[in-house]
Amino acid sequence: MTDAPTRIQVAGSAGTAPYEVLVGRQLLDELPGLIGTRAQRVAVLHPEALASTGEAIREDLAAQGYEAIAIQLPNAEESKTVEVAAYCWKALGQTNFTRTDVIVGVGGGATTDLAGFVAATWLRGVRWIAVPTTVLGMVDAAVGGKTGINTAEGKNLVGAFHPPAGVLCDLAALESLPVHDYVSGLAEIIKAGFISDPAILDLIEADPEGARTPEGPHTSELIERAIRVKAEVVSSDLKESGLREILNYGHTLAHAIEKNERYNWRHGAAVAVGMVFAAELGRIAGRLDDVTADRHRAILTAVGLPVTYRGDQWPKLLETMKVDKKTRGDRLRFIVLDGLARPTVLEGPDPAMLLAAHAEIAA
Ligand SMILES: NC(=O)c1ccc[n+]([C@@H]2O[C@H](COP(=O)([O-])OP(=O)(O)OC[C@H]3O[C@@H](n4cnc5c(N)ncnc54)[C@H](O)[C@@H]3O)[C@@H](O)[C@H]2O)c1
Ligand SMILES: O=C(O)C(=O)C[C@@H](O)[C@H](O)[C@H](O)COP(=O)(O)O
Ligand SMILES: [Zn+2]
Repeated sequence: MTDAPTRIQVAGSAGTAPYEVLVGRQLLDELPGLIGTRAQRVAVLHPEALASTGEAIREDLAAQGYEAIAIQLPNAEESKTVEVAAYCWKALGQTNFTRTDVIVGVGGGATTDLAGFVAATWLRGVRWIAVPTTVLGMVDAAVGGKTGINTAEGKNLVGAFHPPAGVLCDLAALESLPVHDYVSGLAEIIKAGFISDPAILDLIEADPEGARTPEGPHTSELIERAIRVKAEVVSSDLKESGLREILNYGHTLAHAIEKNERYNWRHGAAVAVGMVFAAELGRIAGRLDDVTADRHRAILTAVGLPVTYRGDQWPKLLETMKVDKKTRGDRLRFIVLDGLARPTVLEGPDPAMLLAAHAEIAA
């Protein structure tokens, strides 16, 4: 017998409906209940790497009477393009997909970002369900309704806030995840530790090797703690008018690194470097104590995440950071820590401060 899943509530915000994030095993039985009885057609969007999973879900839904189609997407960041979105819009149009029909996104964060974006834009918004299959997708990307794609100018520059009707985190999916993708997800878990829940950091520091595998002793606790941090924040500020910005800790530099690497770096790896940069910025600004700043480099290194980046790229990174969504006019804004679990905004830091923080991560 399988244990009952953990259910984490996300409150409705900005006029949207509440929903649940389920964490456990064998959760696909929950899918028809979330799809509901009004839907006739269901589109299952999945990456190439999960072709057999996507097809199995499609077959299961077809057996339950839905007209189910599968739409295969490229793996990883290659799926977050307007061309791939247009390919999905065409498939939906050709199957007469209506406003009562439902999209299911099965995959990592790139897949759920794209699937959610297609759901947000098709007929100006249809219901969608997220089935995240990576650590990062479970603890962060699938929760909170930020959907989107990249453009030539940068990461996630086009998108919509469109929360899912439910999120199913089946821990069994993590067994096939390559280790570097598993570890990439730890960056967002560690982020949740630094901005809100330091018990996460204690658990990982006590057994960093165990944290690197789905068989580790604290896997479900780490995943659930990080989801709770995210759920609490997005429950009160879906549209990022204030508090939600704390979830962007480390991301100002991370997104610039990802673009500079033509998205060949995993998001979590870039976030790891970005958090060390943000910690140094906080320290240089006189806000963060040395112990907490140094803790960033230590814990990220212990789980095998990078903490440095090519030093010769700074002018390009600085230019890309100007289109970060937190920037207002010409003023760059960074999330920094005033102390452990005390995130705040640093507005328009002096360029010399940025350069000094950069020197600490430059390889
Ligand atoms: N919307 C949000 O709030 C939010 C939050 C955090 C991150 N993100 C986005 O999420 C993306 C990163 O997500 P990610 O780290 O999950 O990477 P990903 O979606 O690129 O997945 C990594 C790789 O693993 C494959 N894969 C997925 N599940 C698998 C499984 N169970 N077994 C084997 N292979 C599997 C994918 O096909 C891909 O090749 C970025 O685009 C990032 O910007 C969004
Ligand atoms: O949910 C949020 O808000 C976040 O900032 C979470 C981040 O981990 C995530 O990478 C998000 O996609 C970044 O959003 P963006 O608005 O900076 O593109
Ligand atoms: Zn992120």
